[in-house]
Amino acid sequence: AAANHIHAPSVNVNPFTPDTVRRNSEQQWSNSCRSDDDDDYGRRPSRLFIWQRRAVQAFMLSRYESEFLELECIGVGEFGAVYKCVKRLDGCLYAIKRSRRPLAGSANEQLALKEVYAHAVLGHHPHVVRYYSAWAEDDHMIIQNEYCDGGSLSDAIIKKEVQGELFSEAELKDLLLQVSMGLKYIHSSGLVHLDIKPSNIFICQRPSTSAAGEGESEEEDDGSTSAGVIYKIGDLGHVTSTNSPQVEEGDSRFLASEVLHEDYSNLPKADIFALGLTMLLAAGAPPLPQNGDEWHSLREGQLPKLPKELSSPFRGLIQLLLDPDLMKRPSARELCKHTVLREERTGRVAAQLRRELNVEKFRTAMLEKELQEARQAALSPKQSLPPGLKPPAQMGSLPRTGRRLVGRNTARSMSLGFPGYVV
Ligand SMILES: Nc1ncnc2c1ncn2[C@@H]1O[C@H](COP(=O)(O)OP(=O)(O)OP(=O)(O)O)[C@@H](O)[C@H]1O
Ligand SMILES: [Mg+2]
Repeated sequence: AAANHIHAPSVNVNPFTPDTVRRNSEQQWSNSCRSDDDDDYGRRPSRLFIWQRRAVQAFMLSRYESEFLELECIGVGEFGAVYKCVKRLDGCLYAIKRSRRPLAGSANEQLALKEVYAHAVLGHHPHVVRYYSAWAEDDHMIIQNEYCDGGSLSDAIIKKEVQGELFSEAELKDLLLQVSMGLKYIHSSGLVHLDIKPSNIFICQRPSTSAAGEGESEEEDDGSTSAGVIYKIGDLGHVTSTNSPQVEEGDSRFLASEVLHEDYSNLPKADIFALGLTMLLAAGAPPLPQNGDEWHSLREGQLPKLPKELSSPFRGLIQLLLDPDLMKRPSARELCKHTVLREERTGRVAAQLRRELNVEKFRTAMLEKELQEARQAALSPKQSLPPGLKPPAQMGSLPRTGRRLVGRNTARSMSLGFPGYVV
């Protein structure tokens, strides 16, 4: 309503966002929130400042209301509610988390601050939900994070279940590798997450427009976008430092036994344990127990039955993540290099090299044949050439030597030069 009085756009349109995103987003807010000054929509962003300043003055709007347009509530949790919002100034989507209860003096204040401290220290990583800003308002903590358009892993698991489908083993390995990369980053910053579980792992279906500049830049950590989705660790409300931990136990279903017994000597391995249980759920295991005999047997290394058996190396790896002896659980760093998780990639590279090798062998055989024929012709110059055999100089059908044969060019030269040659 405010926008109508002031005759200025209430949201800018970011010209750098991909068209599809812009169109989708525009549709979502166009009905309810577009100003009546449509001609000027997005063309004169400076007017937004006027709108914002006047709105704040005239209507006592909060920073949240004046800077963001709330589109929908996307989640409710222990901490509070999460809203999908457009930032009026940049036109991009964000997930904004607002604490449920007033904070001052409460234990929740510390929890809310933990999340902000952790985000601020962590900086950017492709497998950690990105943080933009935080502030307090009416005694509530508000945190502005990257919006993940694929929801949480928990949502994805439920969706698969409803559709009667399962993640393939390759997808599960990709998930484990990506989350391990995020954990490796958190752990190498001297922090532990302590609340790893499917509802705290978020999915981006495509590169997020509100996360420009982000990329799979670390050479060791590349290739994770090949499967199409990017997994990111979020909800840093339980993060603490490895060396002087202040442990606020996370979800008991994912709690490692040593943490229950207040052994905080190797907390990164508690994250690994929770990741192991997360993997079981993603592989279709039944819901995890909160306590009782079943809870204990999981911590004694007894895995539940899965709807579809995993290959034995992969199952072995998950078993290792859940090992009662935390020293036997691999670190996040080790997981990132693990052959079971890297084999998909290694396999692709090997197949490519095999193809290149076969092309080279074929080429060598052709040249040897050519050479032999040329020798024969030289030894008996009077003998006429057999029909169909052209003199060597005209053998234009041979592939050019010295042509680059690596990567994508191989496939091209093969399909041009030797159709049907089996590699
Ligand atoms: N960045 C985001 N992008 C998309 N959805 C999000 C994002 N952050 C949170 N959500 C949604 O909000 C829900 C709760 O968010 P979050 O885990 O951060 O809060 P919480 O209050 O600690 O929740 P819980 O107690 O379930 O852990 C998530 O499960 C997810 O559905
Ligand atoms: Mg959560």
